[in-house]
Amino acid sequence: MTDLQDQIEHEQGAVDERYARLDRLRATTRARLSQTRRVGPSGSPQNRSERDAFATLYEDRLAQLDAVEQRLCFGRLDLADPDGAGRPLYIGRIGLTDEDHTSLMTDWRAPAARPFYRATSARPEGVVRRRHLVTRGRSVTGLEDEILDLDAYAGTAQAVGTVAGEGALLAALATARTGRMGDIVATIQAEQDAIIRSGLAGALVVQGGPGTGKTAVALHRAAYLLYAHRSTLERSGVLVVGPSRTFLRYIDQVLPSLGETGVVAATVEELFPGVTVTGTEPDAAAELKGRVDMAEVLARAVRQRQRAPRDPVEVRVDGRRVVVRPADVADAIGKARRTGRPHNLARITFVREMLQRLADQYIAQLGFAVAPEDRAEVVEDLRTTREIRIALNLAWMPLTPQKLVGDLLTRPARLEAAAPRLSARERHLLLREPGAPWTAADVPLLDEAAELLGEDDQAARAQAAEETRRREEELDYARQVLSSTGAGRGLVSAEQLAGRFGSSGPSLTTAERAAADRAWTYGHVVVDEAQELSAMAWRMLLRRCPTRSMTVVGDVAQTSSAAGARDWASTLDPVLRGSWRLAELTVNYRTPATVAHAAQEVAQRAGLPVSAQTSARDVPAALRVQVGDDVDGVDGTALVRAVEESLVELGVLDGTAEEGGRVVVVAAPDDAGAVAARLAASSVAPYLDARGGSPLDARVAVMTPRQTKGLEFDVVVLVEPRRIAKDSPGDLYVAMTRPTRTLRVLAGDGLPDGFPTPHA
Ligand SMILES: Nc1ncnc2c1ncn2[C@@H]1O[C@H](COP(=O)(O)OP(=O)(O)OP(=O)(O)O)[C@@H](O)[C@H]1O
Repeated sequence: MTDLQDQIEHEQGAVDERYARLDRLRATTRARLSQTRRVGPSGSPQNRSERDAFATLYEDRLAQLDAVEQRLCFGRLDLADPDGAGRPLYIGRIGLTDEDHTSLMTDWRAPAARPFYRATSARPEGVVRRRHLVTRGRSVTGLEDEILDLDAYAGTAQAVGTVAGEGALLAALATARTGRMGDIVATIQAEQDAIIRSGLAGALVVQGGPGTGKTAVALHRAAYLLYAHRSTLERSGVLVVGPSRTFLRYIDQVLPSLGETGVVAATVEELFPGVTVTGTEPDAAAELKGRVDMAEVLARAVRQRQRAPRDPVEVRVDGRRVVVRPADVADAIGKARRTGRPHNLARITFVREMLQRLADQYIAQLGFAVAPEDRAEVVEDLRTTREIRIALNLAWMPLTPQKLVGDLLTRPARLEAAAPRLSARERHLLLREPGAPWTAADVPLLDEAAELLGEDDQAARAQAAEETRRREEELDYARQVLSSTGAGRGLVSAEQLAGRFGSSGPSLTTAERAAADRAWTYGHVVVDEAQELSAMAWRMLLRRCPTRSMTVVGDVAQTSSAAGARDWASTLDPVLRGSWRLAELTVNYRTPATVAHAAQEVAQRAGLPVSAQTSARDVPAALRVQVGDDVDGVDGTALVRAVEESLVELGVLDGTAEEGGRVVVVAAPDDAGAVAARLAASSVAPYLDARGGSPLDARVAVMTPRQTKGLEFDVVVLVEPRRIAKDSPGDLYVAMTRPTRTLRVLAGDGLPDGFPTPHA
């Protein structure tokens, strides 16, 4: 038997032991769950609530234990140990201890695991040997050693496997894609790890070219922060913002596989509960709506809803005449504005002030003094008089965000009054038909309006105070339950249990509560593809993150939104007031070097601010370009042939491919429909996403460049790149950098500047 085989066998034993422990934990949790459920629906409401809380927690715990099955244990550190007594440290997805509390496996996020990602031979951090365990299912199939401290290592067993430490990474990069992002926990690189473990406070901006792992790093950082700052973040929640639903679906398995489930994932347009975006609009209109000046436009639109009438309004109440005088209204408006409160809340002051003035008029006519309680009755009579209500509403109408923004965008006079600095052409761009659906760029406007308008929140504030009090009680009670019964020992904390108590059945999780509440403030916000966000969208996000603890990842060369960022400083300085720190990622782990070079060249020629990067690998024949007459348009046979050949190369057509292997055909928005129709009528139709499911699940998808943002595929078939570049060079850069293996280009209309001359 070779040394390598011996070592593999040894590690198999270690890995088996960890899976056995995982299985025992699952069995214990399952047993407790069924025991809890067996208790049945009897008992006091308190007992029922307690039982339901335990049941949901056990369910959550089981889901968490199930999610870490794949590559549970992937690393081992042998530490310099002068006494020779130390045991190696096994690194895995979660921490495991055996029944007598001896550590079996260290969570990858624990400080002790840091050297697995960061130690180098120049700075070994006490590590003699770092070992990557390559596993398939529960079997160890390979090992890879790096010796970091040769002196300490001398005299002990030889290193086995590849010594460079790159095999595990390259194997991960070459794996066929499945339409879902995987985690990178076994192969996080040092520059990525530094970002992942960076402190919680402040905004960390990560700039990096396509494929440098920004999304992966942002998600692993979320998992790390949840681990390192659990008590803070579990209550306030973590929000992950992505560019599209498809993208959020693409990443939705990463955090669960890292043992974290309670994170809210949303697009910006989903962050205003109660509004669904179905409308689209020209880029120029979206760009205008995204400008920070719109905050001022909305503020003015609100002020214009606070207006004294031109003429006095006479009203008869119980036979007496009271007059709503313009001067009184103007005074009351001034007083209400000086409270500095939002419109709907300041309205309370306005109405109170007006009713007092009208009551004075009324009482003056009585000819005698009235007692305070009688005065209150007069005020109430006035308040419920229809004409007075109408007059006061006309002066200061309670408004919803939808009403304010809807009126502003459908009534030319209102828009002109609120936005005098916009040109007539710009205002025309913003106007639309009444009843038109909301667009993505409307959502930050609605959110801004909600802030300016406010809600009569007395009831909400009372409820919040009550919630806090109840939560303290629940926490106390949970502590008592845990200490007196011993239930949930080692599986459930008092915080978790309290979070699940509720007066009627299990209460909502933090994530569920946060997602339903527009005014929720998160403990940390991760923003992916952040370059797309407009100034107004930033204002909206920052409202949800008053601590400014954020991870912002993006690439200013990939911006397609007209309102998006061209450089971080000019976008972020105004909103974060300079208090952000920048980190950069420089290695492209996705795209083969040949393709990455071509994409960078084209992007640079188009004047995009391309970040310097190197590619982790190249792939033979990664770039295949067809130009000229043999490319017979978007609905020709060259297109079908390119897709067919790709499916053959991925082993899909002959059935040798396993789950992985994805092809995307990317065409300009004007061409995508024709491309999809051509493919649907061809031999590759069975592989298309025509059945209404997610495009991520199909072997072959047809997308516009913007739809591919943040995603990746084994093969990209790029149709008429010049037509894509004409709309936006950033879009072409995005499309060219999606493949992990091959970029096929069909260019009947010629190639954009900087494109390498095609190979024969
Ligand atoms: N350390 C790593 N080990 C293994 N795979 C990695 C590593 N870092 C990144 N990758 C892989 O590289 C690919 C690109 O990563 P990711 O999507 O996070 O890049 P990105 O910078 O967000 O790209 P884009 O800007 O194009 O959206 C993914 O498949 C990711 O799993």
